[in-house]
Amino acid sequence: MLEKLCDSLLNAPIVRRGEYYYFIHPIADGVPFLEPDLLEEITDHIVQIADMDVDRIIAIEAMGIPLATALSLKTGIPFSIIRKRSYELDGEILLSQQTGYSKGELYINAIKNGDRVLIVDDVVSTGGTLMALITALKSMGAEVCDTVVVLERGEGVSRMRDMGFEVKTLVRISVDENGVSIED
Ligand SMILES: O=P(O)(O)OC[C@H]1O[C@H](OP(=O)(O)OP(=O)(O)O)[C@H](O)[C@@H]1O
Ligand SMILES: Nc1nc2[nH]cnc2c(=O)[nH]1
Repeated sequence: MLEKLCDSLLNAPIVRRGEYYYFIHPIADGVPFLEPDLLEEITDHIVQIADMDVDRIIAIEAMGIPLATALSLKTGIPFSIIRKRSYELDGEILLSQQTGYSKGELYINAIKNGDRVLIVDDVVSTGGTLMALITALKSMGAEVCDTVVVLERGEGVSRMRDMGFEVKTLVRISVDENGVSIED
């Protein structure tokens, strides 16, 4: 199961971002290139495990976008992108994003009270991005039916679960200067 994804992880290059060992992988960076077979394997799996009875798929810029696009084509469910820049539309919600290596701002548009949403993203590490997003969506009245992330590294997901946030992940990895390892 998820053979293409697991195989592809073993060759992922590592670069330092400050103290953080950042892996580079097609699904998390679009670099060097994303094979359709790999995207298909991953999104077929997401359709199997996620609650797809939703009004909207929510993707975080940038690398939630290919996942949401493929899921949308498979299911006919529209998607919204949480953008890293403002559109200054009425009702736009700003949230702060903090990862293990960066800080920034995210902007939510066009989610209304009662919308049933599925969040998809490529990687969860500290969980900072997802916790901020889920909290903001709930405060806007959205029902976060499910959250699915392809790759889990670090302690973020267990921290999230301790704090009452639910998240499904496809593969758990660890990363050091030598590369990516797949956890059981
Ligand atoms: O669990 P966290 O520590 O919050 O990290 C996870 C976030 O980091 C990456 O986003 P990044 O801002 O690097 O965006 P990208 O998709 O543009 O690479 C990833 O896509 C997640 O959104
Ligand atoms: N590509 C990539 N995205 C990330 N998002 C959070 N951590 C990482 C990482 O190590 N690599």
